[in-house]
Amino acid sequence: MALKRVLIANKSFPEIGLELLKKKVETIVVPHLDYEPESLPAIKKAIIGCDAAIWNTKHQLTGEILDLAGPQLKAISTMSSGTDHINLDDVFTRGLLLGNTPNVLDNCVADIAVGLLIAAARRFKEGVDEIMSGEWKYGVQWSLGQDIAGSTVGVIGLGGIGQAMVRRLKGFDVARFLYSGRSEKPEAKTLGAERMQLEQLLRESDFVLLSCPLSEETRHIINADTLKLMKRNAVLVNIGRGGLVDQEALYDALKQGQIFSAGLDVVTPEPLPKDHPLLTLPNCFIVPHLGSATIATRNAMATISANNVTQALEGQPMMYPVS
Ligand SMILES: O=CC(=O)O
Repeated sequence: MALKRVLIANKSFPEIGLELLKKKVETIVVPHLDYEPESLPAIKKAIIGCDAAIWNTKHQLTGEILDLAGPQLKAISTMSSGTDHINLDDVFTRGLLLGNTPNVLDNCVADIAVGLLIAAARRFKEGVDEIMSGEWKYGVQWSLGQDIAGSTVGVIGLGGIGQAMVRRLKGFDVARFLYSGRSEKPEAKTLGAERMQLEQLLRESDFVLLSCPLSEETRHIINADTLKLMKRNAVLVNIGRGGLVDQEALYDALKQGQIFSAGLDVVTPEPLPKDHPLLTLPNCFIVPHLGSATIATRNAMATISANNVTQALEGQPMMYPVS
């Protein structure tokens, strides 16, 4: 019987995942990176006739692309925890199986969150800019930041990443952890995190950490109105998705000192154009979506996405199904 055929939608797929796949299926690797203009047309061509696809790309997976594949298409796995780049309705109405790669990235994304929190609270961006421009002026009132010890930290979305952030920040002597989200989290008790409505969390938090998925419900959860609720000393950290924040409103709030600073791993669009207004702000520290970018984590994500699709093609439940 002919081998099943699996598309890998971006050439930067870790070898460990490719080797796993090659033991069981025929692999078709799209020979492009997302930002190359040939990338999307090449994906659309290569998916024709495939039985499964690893969607390790930021291109939106649409019904049109799924239909190009043909009726034999059975399964998709993202190589990400987030699924906002997948038209979920289009996948499920076609009866396709979908998997993702959660959990394995919780620790390394939480590390980045702590890094951003410190960088934004302690004015790293401004400091580096001052060194580079030869304006390093020491004084006891110069470049003062915000303390983490004794603070209140509010986590919007206490999933795996949110919990890993709280575990890390416990070592910084935070006074209170708050969280908001759709459901009560059983883990919150052990972590000592108190659930409350978003508005109340924003009023009380010195640090607001965004770690929820992007959906129609959470798009622009941080906007002009919710920013007004935040404290003037508040630091906003976003490791979720750029779309959680109304960036124009954030720009205004940071410019006017309505909140203290922001640390962002995710923005809209990605890559952010180098003349974007947020990049002009001394109190906005941005890194280029580095959350899950460690060798071990990306290898684990590749392994899981490969297992997701091979298991689905063998009629087994996926390792991490999305429903
Ligand atoms: O942003 C990264 C992910 O969703 O895995």
